[in-house]
Amino acid sequence: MAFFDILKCTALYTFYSVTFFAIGVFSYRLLLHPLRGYPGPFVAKISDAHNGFFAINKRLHIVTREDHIKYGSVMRHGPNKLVFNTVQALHDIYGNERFIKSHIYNATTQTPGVYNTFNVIDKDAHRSKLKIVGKVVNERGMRFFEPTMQEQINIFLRTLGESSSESSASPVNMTDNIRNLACDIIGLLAFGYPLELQTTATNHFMVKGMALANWLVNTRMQWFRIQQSRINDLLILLDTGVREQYKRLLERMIKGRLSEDKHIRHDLYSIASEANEDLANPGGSIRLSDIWAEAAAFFPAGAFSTSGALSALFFYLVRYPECYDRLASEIRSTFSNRAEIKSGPQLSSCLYLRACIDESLRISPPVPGTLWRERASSDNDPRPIIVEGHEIPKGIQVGVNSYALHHNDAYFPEPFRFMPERWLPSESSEEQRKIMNAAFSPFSIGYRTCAGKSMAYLESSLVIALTLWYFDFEAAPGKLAMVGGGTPGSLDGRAHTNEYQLYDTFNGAHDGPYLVFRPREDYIKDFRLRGQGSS
Ligand code: HEM
Repeated sequence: MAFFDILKCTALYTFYSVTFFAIGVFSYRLLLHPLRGYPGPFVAKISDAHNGFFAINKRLHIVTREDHIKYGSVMRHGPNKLVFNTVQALHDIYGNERFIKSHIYNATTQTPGVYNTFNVIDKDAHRSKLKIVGKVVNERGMRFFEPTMQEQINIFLRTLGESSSESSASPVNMTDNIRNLACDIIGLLAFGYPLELQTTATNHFMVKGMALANWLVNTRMQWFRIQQSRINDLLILLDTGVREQYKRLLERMIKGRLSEDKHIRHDLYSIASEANEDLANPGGSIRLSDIWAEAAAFFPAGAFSTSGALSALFFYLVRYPECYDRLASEIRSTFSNRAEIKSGPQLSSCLYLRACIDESLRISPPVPGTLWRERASSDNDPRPIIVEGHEIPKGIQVGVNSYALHHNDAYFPEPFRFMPERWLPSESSEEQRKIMNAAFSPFSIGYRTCAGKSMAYLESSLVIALTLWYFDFEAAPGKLAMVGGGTPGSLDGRAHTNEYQLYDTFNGAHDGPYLVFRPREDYIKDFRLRGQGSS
């Protein structure tokens, strides 16, 4: 037999084998699988390629909502995945400790076997990690860290001041400025390291690199087969350059921190070291690699989410001038000078500010996707696990999509309208607020809820209150004013012009809004422009 005949024969044999195998698998998934009776998109029933494809084009949150409208509040969104769109399911899933994070979170580890609080699956390991991280970012931790956060916000305000001049103001892309601020804050919280993204361009590559990494990681999570295949090696090539640069930067941060006294400042390293020294602490053998894995995870978890929340809120404030006016008036009448704008009873009394933050987190949740959970393979409890009346067998992943739930009009009437007043006791009935509070889940709920929630609220409140204290602002003129919103007539689910658009990469990516700033009198008094000395 000639060489080419053998080759042809092998190719045909492989083709038929693969085709028969695929037909076998797809038929099983359609006809015999335990989830065969559930409605859902045809491709999703036979392959994770459905979610993988929409993760690649960053629209999975929108498609999930649209699919719920077509298929109902429980649907099959992958061969082994059920996604729900009700409050009952939210609490049945995330409130039940027998559900653990799905194995797909393994796609987010940088080094095999080294986990952080976000991606660790084992419950005991999670508990000991959370003990440490919790101390860094909880309310008490924030009392130590707030002065550092305030210093960084001052730099942010100065940058806004420099963008404005009496005659003409240059438009500021809030996504860039806020992301730089949020990363600078996290660099100091995690490593005590001044990244100085707000003032110099040297480390800007890390923001781009992390955005790319978020997208790749989310694609691997949603289409886990990629993670297990050779395609993954090709994907890794895409971000190798930036990854190397980022690794070197992390090494610099770590070396710098190790050369200092452990307790020189309140950051992750000092708190983890303290826990290590505490012999009574059962988690007292924390490896250095664990601490740095934790610190590195703070950037996507802490900086990218907070930047999404704040960029969205600036967008809604200029799109809804009546809300802007009401919030500006609340801030300017609550405080009598800049020094009063800090955590405490005065800031907490700004109910409209909190309502604006929550309403923005509702319409544009910074983590807009489905947070997959499953039964642990070691769960031998004979009692069934029920989600809204559906028994969930082992091997099935379940979840609720926060974007879809936050736009479910059974819980939030007029879901695409920014209406902070819906959260105010004086303007919305107790019954309606009870319904909304049960469905509101931008930080998720239950034992794996966001560890940095207090920090997120503090940072968001300070940034918005201080910006309104020092500036008036509005949308940039011309076409720039459109950046961030939907496009009328768009057929890809992005037609809502007044909705801040998120691009689902686990932490939603985003752009804009472009704003112009006019300093108020206090700005001129409190800040001297750089070059004339700092305030
Ligand atoms: C508006 C801002 C934020 C939002 C919307 C947000 C949202 C979330 C969500 C939805 C989760 C659950 C993820 C999952 O189940 O896979 C989470 C977890 C987490 N977040 Fe945040 N987050 C924000 C800010 C922060 C900040 C500032 C930090 C502090 C560094 C932080 C640290 C964490 C950590 C460590 C976890 C893992 C917690 C665990 O599994 O026990 N987050 N966050």
